[in-house]
Amino acid sequence: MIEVNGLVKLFGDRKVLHNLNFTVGSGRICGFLGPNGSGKSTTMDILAGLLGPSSGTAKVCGFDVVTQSKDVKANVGYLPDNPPLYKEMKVKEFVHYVAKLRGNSSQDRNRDVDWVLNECDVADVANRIIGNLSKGYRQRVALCAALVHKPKVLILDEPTEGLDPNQILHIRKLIKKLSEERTVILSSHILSEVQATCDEVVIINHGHIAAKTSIQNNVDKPLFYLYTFASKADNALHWFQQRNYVLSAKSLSQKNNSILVEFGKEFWSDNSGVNIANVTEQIVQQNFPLIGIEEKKEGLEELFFEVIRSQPGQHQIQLSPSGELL
Ligand SMILES: Nc1ncnc2c1ncn2[C@@H]1O[C@H](COP(=O)(O)OP(=O)(O)OP(=O)(O)O)[C@@H](O)[C@H]1O
Repeated sequence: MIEVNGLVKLFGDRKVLHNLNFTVGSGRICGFLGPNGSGKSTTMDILAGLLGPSSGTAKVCGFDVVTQSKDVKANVGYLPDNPPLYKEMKVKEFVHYVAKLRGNSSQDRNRDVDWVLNECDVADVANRIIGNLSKGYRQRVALCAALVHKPKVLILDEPTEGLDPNQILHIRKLIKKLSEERTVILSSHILSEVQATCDEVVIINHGHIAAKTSIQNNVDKPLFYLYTFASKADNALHWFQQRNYVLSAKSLSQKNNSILVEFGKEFWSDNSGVNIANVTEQIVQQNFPLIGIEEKKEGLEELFFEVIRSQPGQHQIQLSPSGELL
């Protein structure tokens, strides 16, 4: 649905996007993460057909953003960083106006406007002046404007920026609902937001892609188990160190009788013959006085800081070799 190949953007002689490559499959929600100034909005502007790349290609729904920008715009709904709203207009009047500009046919326009007002939960304020609405409502009106022509792809630049937790939850649910029939790419600084909303994530740092991963398949998996024993755990430590599916096992000096065990990738595969259930059974058979197992997950936050700390362009973590995203 979205295909980016070797995308480069220069502003004057300053290169702000360096050879970006990624794809987002149909019906997926892709989070676009990165520090301030890393190039998220520039990439989104290019994908929306509003800004030309310096080299490389980007296609949306099979249409090239440069040579077929009209088709791209017809298939894309874009919610920019600061969405343009006519604050003195009433909500319904404004969305109607956008529908006309977008070319919705005159016989469908009323129906399309009513549909989008309901879809974005703003029907109750249809006759209110936009400038008098709360920020959360204004953001949903802006979403109406991005959606009224029924695009197949939604591009949302920081859709929850500046909203309170309640409004964030509302927009998050709305994005999930909208994604049932669309491909969505959204940028955000809020890592928990991306983890809760997206299927996959692209992390961009200084204009370079630093990581791409599928969230459900990779980021959420437990990486470590912390085993706690009732008495000295030296023989248990030795036992874990002998297992070929254990990457590392060490005593934790700050936690008495605890061992941190990190498992290899094969531990998680269905056909490796090892899993948490039979490992626990084996430990019990060893008569180690095991009193607790705690799961440690690697979250998006750890991944984000790991890649952001590394040198731009030097390091790319690609956790999804099966490649839905790539
Ligand atoms: N029109 C422009 N002319 C010159 N430089 C620009 C222009 N637009 C963006 N830039 C620069 O390109 C770089 C990437 O900016 P961009 O807005 O894409 O980053 P971002 O990741 O969206 O940042 P933020 O999270 O702060 O919104 C920044 O250094 C910015 O100053």
